[in-house]
Amino acid sequence: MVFVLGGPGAGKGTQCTNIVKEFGWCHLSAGDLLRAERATGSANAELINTYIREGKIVPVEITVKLLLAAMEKSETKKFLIDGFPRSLNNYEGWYDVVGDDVHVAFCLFFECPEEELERRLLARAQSSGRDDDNIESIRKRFKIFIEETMPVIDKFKAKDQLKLISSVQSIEEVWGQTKLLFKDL
Ligand SMILES: Nc1ncnc2c1ncn2[C@@H]1O[C@H](COP(=O)(O)OP(=O)(O)OP(=O)(O)O)[C@@H](O)[C@H]1O
Ligand SMILES: O=c1ccn([C@@H]2O[C@H](COP(=O)(O)O)[C@@H](O)[C@H]2O)c(=O)[nH]1
Ligand SMILES: [Mg+2]
Repeated sequence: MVFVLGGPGAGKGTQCTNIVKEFGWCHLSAGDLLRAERATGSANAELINTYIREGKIVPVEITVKLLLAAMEKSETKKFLIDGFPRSLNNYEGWYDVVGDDVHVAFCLFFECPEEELERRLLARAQSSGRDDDNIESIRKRFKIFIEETMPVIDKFKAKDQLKLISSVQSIEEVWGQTKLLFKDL
């Protein structure tokens, strides 16, 4: 399994789609799973809705449950977990439940400056239909990324499990570097 992290709009979903096409991995975006759960109108739907709009991190029990359910349904066990763990609390919540049962090859971090992320998200807003692709939510998401997610990236780095790719380059250039990490996995 590979965790895929990066600021909002860094290109996680875009590159995961390429990895699925070329290498047949199973792409699980925690954000997509939460949006799908919200759409079911389940008991957690309203809570998820509020957290996403505010750019806040949904309680880890909910996210881990959704991830594990999606993993069980997959035929391949090569998982790309996109947008998770988003905080040290998420990280601990994952290891409390999953432990070392699932091998983590590395955490892939797409690094990109905030001005470029903001440009991409505002452009994506025209077509994404995402209610957090607006300038107020985007700024909140950036803040949470710096405060909560960067410490997770630092943790993977300290464990020598971090692969960093600059995603300020074109999609093709980022893909050129990304695919090198997967060809022998
Ligand atoms: N390297 C790139 N250069 C320019 N635009 C890009 C690049 N990578 C992705 N994009 C565009 O930026 C937008 C955000 O990309 P994507 O949805 O893959 O990001 P993400 O990291 O999954 O974002 P989020 O965290 O909000 O889910 C999309 O419109 C995508 O087409
Ligand atoms: O592990 C997670 C992943 C996502 N969220 C919430 O969803 C939105 C959107 O996530 P994307 O990765 O941009 O699709 C995020 O801002 C969080 O509110 C989460 O809580 N936990
Ligand atoms: Mg995404």
